[in-house]
Amino acid sequence: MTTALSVNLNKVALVRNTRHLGIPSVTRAAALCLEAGAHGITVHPRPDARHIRAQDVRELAALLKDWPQAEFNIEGNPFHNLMDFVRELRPQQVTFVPDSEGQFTSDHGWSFPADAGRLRPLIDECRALGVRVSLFMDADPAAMAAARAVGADRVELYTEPYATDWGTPQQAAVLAQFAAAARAAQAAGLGLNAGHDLSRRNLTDFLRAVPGVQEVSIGHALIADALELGYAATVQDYLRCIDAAAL
Ligand SMILES: CC(=O)[C@@H](O)[C@H](O)COP(=O)(O)O
Ligand SMILES: NCC(=O)COP(=O)(O)O
Repeated sequence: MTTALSVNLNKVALVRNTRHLGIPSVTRAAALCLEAGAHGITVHPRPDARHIRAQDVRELAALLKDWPQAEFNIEGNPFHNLMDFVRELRPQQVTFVPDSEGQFTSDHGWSFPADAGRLRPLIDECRALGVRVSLFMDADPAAMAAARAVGADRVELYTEPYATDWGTPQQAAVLAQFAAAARAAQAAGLGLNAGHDLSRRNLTDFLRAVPGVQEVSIGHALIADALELGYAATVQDYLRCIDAAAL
């Protein structure tokens, strides 16, 4: 099993929104990344539309119809605007993220049992629509059974704590924590995604240490790299980082 690369295009939209010129194009970025071998596209249409807007989501859904092997992953808080996109567009995957409306960026996962009751009906609705549900989670092995019990198909491990400790004496310990969370998720019958602050520098070490990661969604660092290298060369470099983990 190889790990799928889903490119998050939030930051392309962020730059686009600073002028009324429509460039850089979010859909062109998606097409170039997919042509270069990316396995999917991720967006996080926040309620304040600071970057990805509703029109972007609709245009990407239309584009991805030409890429039947690729997956569309829409992230967001299901108690804000996310469910409207799920009902209208039925992406292959939705990732529930417990962000508040004005939050600077995603910085934590769901809490169980506190969030279970209100999440369950929305998870049930997504699955009835044929949409895979992933829950954004901290790397806590003890929380994985509860994530499965509420009906999630997968969890996405929030990897900022790993990225922060990468290259420090704490790297081995934080990777052990993520590996334990991964094994607990798999033991509970969950699929496994990962994301936030992953980069060309830290991706291979993560995938070597954490078993069975099915998808990484990467945006900020990848788009920063693409400003230097271009989308195609950057995507191919990230795919090499994924392949290197299997060597
Ligand atoms: C959930 C997560 O970690 C990211 O996918 C999120 O999309 C980052 O949001 P910003 O790009 O707005 O920082
Ligand atoms: N779910 C993580 C994601 O989509 C992108 O996060 P980042 O690479 O922008 O930190």
